[in-house]
Amino acid sequence: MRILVTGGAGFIGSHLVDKLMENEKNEVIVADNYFTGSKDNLKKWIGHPRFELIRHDVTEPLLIEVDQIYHLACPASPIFYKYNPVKTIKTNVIGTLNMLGLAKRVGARILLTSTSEVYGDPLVHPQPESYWGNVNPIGVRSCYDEGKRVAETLMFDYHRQHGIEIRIARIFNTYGPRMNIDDGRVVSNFIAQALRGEPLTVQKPGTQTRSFCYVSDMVDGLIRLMEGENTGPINIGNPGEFTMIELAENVKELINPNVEIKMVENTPDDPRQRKPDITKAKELLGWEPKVKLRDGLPLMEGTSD
Ligand SMILES: NC(=O)c1ccc[n+]([C@@H]2O[C@H](COP(=O)([O-])OP(=O)(O)OC[C@H]3O[C@@H](n4cnc5c(N)ncnc54)[C@H](O)[C@@H]3O)[C@@H](O)[C@H]2O)c1
Ligand SMILES: O=c1ccn([C@@H]2O[C@H](COP(=O)(O)OP(=O)(O)O[C@H]3OC[C@@H](O)[C@H](O)[C@H]3O)[C@@H](O)[C@H]2O)c(=O)[nH]1
Repeated sequence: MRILVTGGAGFIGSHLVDKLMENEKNEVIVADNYFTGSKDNLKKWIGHPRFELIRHDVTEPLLIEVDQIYHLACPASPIFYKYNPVKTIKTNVIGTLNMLGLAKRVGARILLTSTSEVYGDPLVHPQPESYWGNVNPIGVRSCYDEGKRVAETLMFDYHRQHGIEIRIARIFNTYGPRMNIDDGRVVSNFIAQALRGEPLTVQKPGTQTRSFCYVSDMVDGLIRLMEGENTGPINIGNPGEFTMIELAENVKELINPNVEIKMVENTPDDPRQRKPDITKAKELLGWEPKVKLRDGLPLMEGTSD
């Protein structure tokens, strides 16, 4: 099996590559432009006969022969996806179009890593896949959440019109080693702050919730989805729900009991609640997360592997 992983030099992508490389029948090709990813995340595979790394931007077409495509390429941290919003939406729309074109040409199965952000600031809680979402089409997050919504549309149009085999994962907040320490996402921020002895910056009001999935559980879910028979979209995430104040208190207790918790200003359109309904993942993929937040957080500390 020859497998392309776009965005494979990033956080989730590099853990996915590690898992795929464990199977000696797999050849893995990573295409990444290193915007938020790094070769360092893949250093143990560079030079391996079943592994190839290509510097490539998915907004340009890619002509290679593969059997499966895991399409992850896209900045995921709000700081990075808002940095160049036009590029983010091009990556989501033109990038997905290019990867679907590749899938069509070579007859490959393609999996898109969509996001819980397609539900916007959800009015239904927890979120089942049947919920259409509450999304601002003109806000500062739209390049990402509307971009992913168009990417999902493209996936289904190629499926219906050209018979492409598609899989869509709606990923909820994921954390683990190799998150870029300056990535800006809440778990890596709090861990970095706790290790440096700086105050943990809880953005107001602090009662907003998220559900955090450890990366090994995520990778397991993505592979099950790719190998199974269902197109999705399927939510993959950990239903344990925490307010940002609770998350800060957990990090404080587990990593550095001496740090302060400080309330700071928030950014526009921050979703107020988020928790996956994972009934479909359980029934259709036989998947559910194994790692609890309090067990996963200490695994982040000071590690790069
Ligand atoms: N981590 C999460 O909590 C989360 C949640 C929902 C969805 N996702 C999705 O999962 C995927 C991976 O997220 P991550 O957390 O590993 O993020 P990440 O930023 O660590 O990884 C993204 C990778 O894509 C690469 N990339 C970005 N733009 C590209 C382009 N135009 N061409 C080629 N490569 C490009 C980056 O260099 C990086 O290696 C993304 O599609 C993201 O939207 C992640
Ligand atoms: O230092 C911080 C950073 C963030 N936060 C809060 O923590 C919550 C989570 O923020 P993050 O930036 O980690 O991530 P978000 O949940 O907003 O977006 C994420 O959603 C799922 C994926 O698609 C992406 O990885 C990302 O867009 C927000 O409510 C934010 O206000 C803090 O309280 N302090």
